[in-house]
Amino acid sequence: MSPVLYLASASPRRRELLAQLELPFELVLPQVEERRAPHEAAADYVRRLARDKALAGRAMAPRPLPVLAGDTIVVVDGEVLEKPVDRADGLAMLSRLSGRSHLVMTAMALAHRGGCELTLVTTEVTFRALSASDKARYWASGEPADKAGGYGIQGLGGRFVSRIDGSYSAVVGLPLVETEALLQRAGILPR
Ligand SMILES: Cc1cn([C@H]2C[C@H](O)[C@@H](COP(=O)(O)OP(=O)(O)OP(=O)(O)O)O2)c(=O)[nH]c1=O
Repeated sequence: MSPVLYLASASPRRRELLAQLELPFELVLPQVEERRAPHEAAADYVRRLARDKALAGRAMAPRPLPVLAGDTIVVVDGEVLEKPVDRADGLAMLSRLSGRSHLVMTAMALAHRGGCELTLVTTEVTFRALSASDKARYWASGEPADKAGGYGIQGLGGRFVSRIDGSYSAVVGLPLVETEALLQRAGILPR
């Protein structure tokens, strides 16, 4: 089937989630710098990155189709935790998350018809207390390295999650209900 949409993402998780919406899509892989501006609020930052990815994707898309992109960040005490840069950073992130709640923000942007529509989904995730060996073994698994906040709820990190209040698919990287609604509003999916 010919594609109706591009997904501007290198994330296999976003690809798998979008496939659950059952529409034919292809990938574009724009390079967007992810750096928070001083004093930029977390919600503004995640929205800006999603928009930058969608617009950069549209600029390189081979056909004039809508382009969907997303970004996920973890926020604790107003501080943004992105992907850990090394082991020490990864362990420090897990310590920050241990025994308490944090927010996961995922923004999705759809560039189409000369504009860009955005949706932001915030989910509260609670971790049980983590021991030093929980953290060391989890880092050694390799799973945290490419994930915002240094964990994956869909993988080994799921064992740390005692509670989730909001959208599970948003925490993984693409909120299914809100993305479907975005695509419906744009006339890309039937209502
Ligand atoms: C909190 C959490 C994050 N993540 C992932 C989702 C995202 O892929 C990643 C956050 O990084 P992002 O910068 O949002 O995305 P990405 O660089 O992986 O992919 P792209 O920009 O090409 O679309 O962390 C999980 O997989 N599980 C989780 O529980």
